Amino acid sequence: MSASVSSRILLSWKDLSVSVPSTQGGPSRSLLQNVSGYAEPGSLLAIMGPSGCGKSTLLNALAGRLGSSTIDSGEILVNGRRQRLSYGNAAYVMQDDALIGTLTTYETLAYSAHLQLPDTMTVVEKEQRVHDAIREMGLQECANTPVGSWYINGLSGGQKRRLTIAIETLKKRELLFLDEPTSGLDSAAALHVTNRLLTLAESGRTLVVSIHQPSSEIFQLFHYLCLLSSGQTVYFGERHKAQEVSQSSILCLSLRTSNKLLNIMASFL
Ligand SMILES: Nc1ncnc2c1ncn2[C@@H]1O[C@H](COP(=O)(O)OP(=O)(O)OP(=O)(O)O)[C@@H](O)[C@H]1O
Repeated sequence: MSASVSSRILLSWKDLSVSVPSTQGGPSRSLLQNVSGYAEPGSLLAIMGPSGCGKSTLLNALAGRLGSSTIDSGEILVNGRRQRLSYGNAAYVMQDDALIGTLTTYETLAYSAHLQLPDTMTVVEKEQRVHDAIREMGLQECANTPVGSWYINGLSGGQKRRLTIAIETLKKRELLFLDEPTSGLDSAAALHVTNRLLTLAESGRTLVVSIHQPSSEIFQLFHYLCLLSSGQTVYFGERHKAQEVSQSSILCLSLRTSNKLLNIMASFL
């Protein structure tokens, strides 16, 4: 593994619960219940489960991005210390690509580097970050292609998604959260994006992604899985060990998991 990332991050969380208070005096609504887990440096953790199970809520809770309308409890530890993350000390990649159609890949990154990186960095150092981001996300071939819009031919959906992720790597954050990084992409583009995420993880970063229904090829790339159902953890651990979950365990889990989740599990195990 390369040592390009300075201080590696072990993120752990214990008994994390999130709820929304009732607006009419009734009981509060629970979104996450006593969820625990960890994300190691050099690894790619996928938060999976059916729609509405709490994937984005968990991702946002870990990233310190929960809205003020929610109440949360539990511990989040960064390298063993209790700490709340907020935008600034971790990178967060949203589902939507907010790019300027007339700028090329290179110009987009150079412009972002100029805006994001501190004035204490030299132009040469900033330029190096842009080249690192292009290389890490495999964007060399489209470095001079415009992003594109309805009237300009430009990047493919997968290239746009990799560019969006590349922008968030410019600051070389050790911890990256990605909300549904493959949504809206065809299977080849989704696999390409996930392979690049694996490369980022293997450089020493800690990556946490929420993902709805990955293909089995993408599933095989995850190091760790956090499977949620109705706001509860039904599996947390190494991906390859999920394959050791016995049929009887699956039957036990079925008491509290939706059929949809079981179907998802069954398609990978
Ligand atoms: N601030 C909030 N107030 C009220 N309900 C919320 C809030 N945030 C999330 N929810 C509800 O909590 C549940 C879990 O939402 P969440 O977005 O975490 O699910 P998800 O697994 O990411 O779903 P999807 O795959 O469809 O994006 C949903 O029923 C959602 O409507």
